[in-house]
Amino acid sequence: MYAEQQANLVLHTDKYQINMMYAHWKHNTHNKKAVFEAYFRKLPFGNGYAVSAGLERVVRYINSLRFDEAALDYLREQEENYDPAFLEELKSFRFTGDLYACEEGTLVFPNVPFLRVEGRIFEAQLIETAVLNFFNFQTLIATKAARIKVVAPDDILMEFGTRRAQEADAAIWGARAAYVSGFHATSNMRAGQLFGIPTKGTHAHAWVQDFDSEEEAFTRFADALPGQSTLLVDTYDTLKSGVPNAIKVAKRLAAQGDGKTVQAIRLDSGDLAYLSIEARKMLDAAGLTHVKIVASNDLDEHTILHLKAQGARIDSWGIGTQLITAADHPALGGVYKLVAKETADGTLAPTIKISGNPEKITTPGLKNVYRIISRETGKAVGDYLTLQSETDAAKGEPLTLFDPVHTYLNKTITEYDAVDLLTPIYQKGEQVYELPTLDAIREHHRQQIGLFWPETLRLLNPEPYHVSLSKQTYDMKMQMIHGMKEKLNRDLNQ
Ligand SMILES: Nc1ncnc2c1ncn2[C@@H]1O[C@H](COP(=O)(O)OP(=O)(O)OP(=O)(O)O)[C@@H](O)[C@H]1O
Ligand SMILES: O=P(O)(O)OC[C@H]1O[C@H](OP(=O)(O)OP(=O)(O)O)[C@H](O)[C@@H]1O
Ligand SMILES: O=C(O)c1cccnc1
Repeated sequence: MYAEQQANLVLHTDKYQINMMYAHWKHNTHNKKAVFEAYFRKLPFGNGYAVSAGLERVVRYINSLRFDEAALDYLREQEENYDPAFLEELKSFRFTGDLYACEEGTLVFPNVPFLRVEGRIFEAQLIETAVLNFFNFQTLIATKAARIKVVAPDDILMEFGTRRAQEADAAIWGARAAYVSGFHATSNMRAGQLFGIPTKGTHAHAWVQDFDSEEEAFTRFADALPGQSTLLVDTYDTLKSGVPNAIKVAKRLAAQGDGKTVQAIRLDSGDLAYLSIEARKMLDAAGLTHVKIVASNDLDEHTILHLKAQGARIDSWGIGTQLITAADHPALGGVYKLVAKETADGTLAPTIKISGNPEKITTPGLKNVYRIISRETGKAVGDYLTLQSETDAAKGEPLTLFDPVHTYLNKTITEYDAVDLLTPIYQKGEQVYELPTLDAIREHHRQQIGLFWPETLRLLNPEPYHVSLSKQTYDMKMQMIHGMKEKLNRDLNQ
């Protein structure tokens, strides 16, 4: 369903990628092999984890990568330096590399690669921008949604953000990301159609304003959608008019005895704790214990937590702006870094990027990423990055996990399972991964949450999760940093 509707995204990249592809082609280095890793350095919202999302879109994007005539015409027109033979080369462009990624819904942590690309530099370079665009946004929204789920684990969560979203793509992929993290429905019908997310909807104030009386508005709406109506009760006066009118209509329908009564009322302004408590009392006193209360109005995890602390009687939450725009942390800073490159003898050599900011120094080498699960507790102990030449984790040998900054903080673990976090998605350009259903992804996410201690999952000041480098990886990184510094000094003194 989605594939037919997708535009050609081959030019959804930064010009510098095409420039680098061109310069590689010009110097005949475009077939050199390169390894890139994608990861982020800082968690959003002060959260203790992020929820990986974006892989499905990456797969659809990679499968559709073709430089069609329109794209080639545009490149020809845009840059006079591009040789016609380069554009000719682009005609047969396909992704022919290997790609590994965390499955959607997996909990991911700073400095742990969530994706690795091994392939021709020509291809690996092109996809950087789109891959980061998809992962950064969807992971951000999935993480925000997960925070909301923490404060309302047993309530119905509805994503209402489309009208406030950063345009149409953000609305639908954001709705999908929220569903991955345990939301139950979206108001966006296209997201429902494309991804199979359940859809839900109430009505707007305009519906009520359109009638001479609120009661008539409620009656007409409830008649039109028997058993499915949620009545918005705050257009005039919530407790004096809206709730009493909703009660009249709901009682009338309930008396018909066919079970098709009013489903809920919605509160969209005022003190949501007070109003929900009072509305609940009124509904219960009228024998309408089955009529639920929905709330909306610029909600986020903080407001919901406070409302719950005040004893709010809200069963279902409609959440728009704060979720879909990730208002308090509007971007995830995922990066895509070269970690190994092909040398003259055809082998892969690690490469490093040094920075004045130690956090920005990359970790070189072709690596495996393991999640270490204690057999005793069934919980994740930490993530462990090893060079691919190392086999200790895969063989279950004793592992020493140490903090790469404070190396004296370490522990050795013996009884564990090492789960390889990066699943093969493409091998030599062939998709080898079958995209799971959205419900399977949601279930995978639910299981992932179960692997972590409450200290990691809590909203406020979570305990940092341990991410370790193997000793060999750490030693190689340090050697390369020192080697690079010595070389710089030598060059400066020449
Ligand atoms: N009891 C409460 N405790 C904490 N926050 C609340 C409570 N009730 C409502 N809120 C939140 O406070 C904010 C109120 O914003 P605002 O003043 O715009 O709402 P309003 O009174 O409904 O006005 P409007 O009619 O313009 O929406 C919203 O984010 C709402 O979710
Ligand atoms: O507050 P958010 O979390 O962003 O949720 C979406 C909001 O969008 C609607 O308001 P809007 O004023 O646009 O339309 P309405 O006339 O239906 O209230 C709805 O009533 C929510 O308040
Ligand atoms: O169904 C609703 O109540 C709804 C949907 C989108 C935005 N605001 C409200």
